[in-house]
Amino acid sequence: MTSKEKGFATIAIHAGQDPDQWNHYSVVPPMVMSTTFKQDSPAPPREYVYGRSGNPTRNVLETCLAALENGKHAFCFSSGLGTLTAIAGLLEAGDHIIVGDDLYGGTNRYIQKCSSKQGIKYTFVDMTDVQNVIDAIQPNTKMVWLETPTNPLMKLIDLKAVAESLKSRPDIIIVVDNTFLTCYFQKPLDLGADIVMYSLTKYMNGHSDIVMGAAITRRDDLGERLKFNQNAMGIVPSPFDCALVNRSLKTLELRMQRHMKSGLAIAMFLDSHPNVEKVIHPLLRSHPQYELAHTQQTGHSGMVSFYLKGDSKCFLQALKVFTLAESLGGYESLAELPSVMTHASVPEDMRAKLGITDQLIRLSVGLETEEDLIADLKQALEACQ
Ligand SMILES: C=C(NCc1c(COP(=O)(O)O)cnc(C)c1O)C(=O)O
Repeated sequence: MTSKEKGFATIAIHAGQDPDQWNHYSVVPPMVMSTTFKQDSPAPPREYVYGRSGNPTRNVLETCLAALENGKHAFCFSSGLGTLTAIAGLLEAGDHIIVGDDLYGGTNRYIQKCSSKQGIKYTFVDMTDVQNVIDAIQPNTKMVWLETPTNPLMKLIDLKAVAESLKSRPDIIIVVDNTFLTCYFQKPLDLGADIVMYSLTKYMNGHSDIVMGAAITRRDDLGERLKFNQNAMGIVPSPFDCALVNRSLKTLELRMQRHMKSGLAIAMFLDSHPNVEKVIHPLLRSHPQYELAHTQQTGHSGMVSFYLKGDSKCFLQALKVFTLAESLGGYESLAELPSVMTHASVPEDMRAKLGITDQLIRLSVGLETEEDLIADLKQALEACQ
């Protein structure tokens, strides 16, 4: 069953869930907590041997994720950054990676403070101009890593153009972090990516009650190496968390539709408010890549960023329905100040060059009643002129 054969919601509900897989035929996949599995002889091993190497509940989730992505192989890890660690483990000392200049602060920190210590060289570039990617290619370049839309500035990267620009270098692995949109609004593998990765912590789980990540690919060679890293590095999630994410995928379509509706309504409200300098949302005509948003994506999530004219600390502390907190993609609406919260680890000169200032607010618009969310923003804007 792939998304070419069935609708998105049907795949999310049925792919990997076949009750015939187990002899008790439970319709809801069982949560297998066992860390070890009985063998009928010392060798060869049965399908499952040890929890880190494979788990039936994790396999159900990985099968569902691969189907939703039009992928072939999916691997779950203990967090989004754990997924980054496993993917970076495909590189060797002396390799070079081209990285989008605007991305999650923790990803920036890993590239600058962790993988660099293992001899991985890096170049940050503004990938909204694909020529910058081409100009950054070196003989030892082995990976391109990007988000689109980017966190928190919502820059869009033309994935087909990036893939086309790298056609002459099939040795370069293109990795797309699709956390902000999920496979419901964007399918990077269909657009030329070799690996799509997620912080499942966010929209894919959508309930702010697990930390997890995933990588999905169509390539057997990368699949084999990612599976090896998943086991050898030991960065695996618990069966309990896998069961929670598998449950959440069943409502992903409904949740993303609601996040988009409320997020766009809030972006339009903010766009008309006198205390707001500028709103960044890919579906607003003012977005510099508005056209690309309508060809590369089939919608946008609840992520909205904007520059406030007034006191940002006052505004954030005046909110009553939005919660001042890091993370995104849950049913609860969150608001944060990237400059000192999620992107505090981005070097100050990079933040300044990107425009991640103390006036930039990032919202994750949740599933609350839209009118309540707009009223909350309105009262906070007026309380902090
Ligand atoms: C916690 C936040 N981001 C985590 C994140 C990560 C890291 O995922 P973790 O599950 O938090 O390890 C990767 N990619 C993107 C685009 C992300 O936004 C945040 O932006 O509030």
